[in-house]
Amino acid sequence: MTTNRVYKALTIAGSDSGGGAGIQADLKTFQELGVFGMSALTAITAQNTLGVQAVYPMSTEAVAEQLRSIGEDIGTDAVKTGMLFNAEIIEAVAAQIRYYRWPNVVIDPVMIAKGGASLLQQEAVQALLTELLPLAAVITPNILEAEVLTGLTIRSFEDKQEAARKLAAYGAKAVIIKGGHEADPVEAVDLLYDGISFDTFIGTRIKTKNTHGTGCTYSSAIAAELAKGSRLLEAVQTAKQYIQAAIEEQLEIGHGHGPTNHWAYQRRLRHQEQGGVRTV
Ligand SMILES: Nc1ncnc2c1ncn2[C@@H]1O[C@H](COP(=O)(O)OP(=O)(O)O)[C@@H](O)[C@H]1O
Ligand SMILES: Cc1ncc(COP(=O)(O)O)c(N)n1
Repeated sequence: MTTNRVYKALTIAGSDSGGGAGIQADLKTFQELGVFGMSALTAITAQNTLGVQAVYPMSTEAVAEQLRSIGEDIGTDAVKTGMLFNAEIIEAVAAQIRYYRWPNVVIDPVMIAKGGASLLQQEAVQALLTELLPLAAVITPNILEAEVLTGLTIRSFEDKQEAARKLAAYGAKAVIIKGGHEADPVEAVDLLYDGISFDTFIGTRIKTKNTHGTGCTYSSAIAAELAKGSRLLEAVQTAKQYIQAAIEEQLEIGHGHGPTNHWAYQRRLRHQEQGGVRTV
């Protein structure tokens, strides 16, 4: 009997009852990219495509206990963090990642939901910088999150480069400043800094309101690929293709900002294998 190696990824994030963002988006992404998904909940949100109606943070002990359960038995090949809500949870998460020496830590510094609800307390920003960044294989802020984390105002390409350098100085091995919120009507460009050089990942900008969970999906795709052993550059390339397909083949669900489509990426790969000409 042969047993195939199973690659594992863990999301430490909040629950989105509407299924579009948070751990729901993360686990769907892990599944589609062929890794075994695990989760530790940091908060429960009552949420749909219209916004966040309520936030119920977990106790720090409940978060730590979930991580211990995974660490003592199963282990993981990659970790992705999303909504962490407060400084105590951040400290507990950082302590467990250090204790179990988990590899491939992808930090998505989730701060506010697209509807404006706060998913990270302001006083937790410092803990994120000093506790989590030194553990990060990569951190994936959008422009606003990069501004809050660095104190810079980001307008130009050079501003993005400066912000990336500043975040790397906290100890993150790599930084991706995402361009989803920029005004460019043609492209959505993400900037990767690996501590030495810069790379850009360019997607075609899709005119859509259905971008709920894009950041969660993207960072989870990076974590899944790192779990399987990809180098960061390849992992980001695949994640960019995954998110592009997931936004392009948008799902009309709910009355507000609809979710990403997790079936789209594999469907495209199958189409290409069958000789189709469609490319991302
Ligand atoms: N309208 C869009 N068209 C194409 N790609 C997009 C669009 N919006 C976001 N993206 C891409 O989705 C990923 C997540 O980015 P972003 O939406 O900025 O994150 P967040 O959800 O954290 O705000 C990035 O790769 C970004 O370039
Ligand atoms: C529980 C939870 N986590 C994260 C987000 C951010 O979502 P997005 O990926 O759209 O920035 C969210 N709305 N809810």
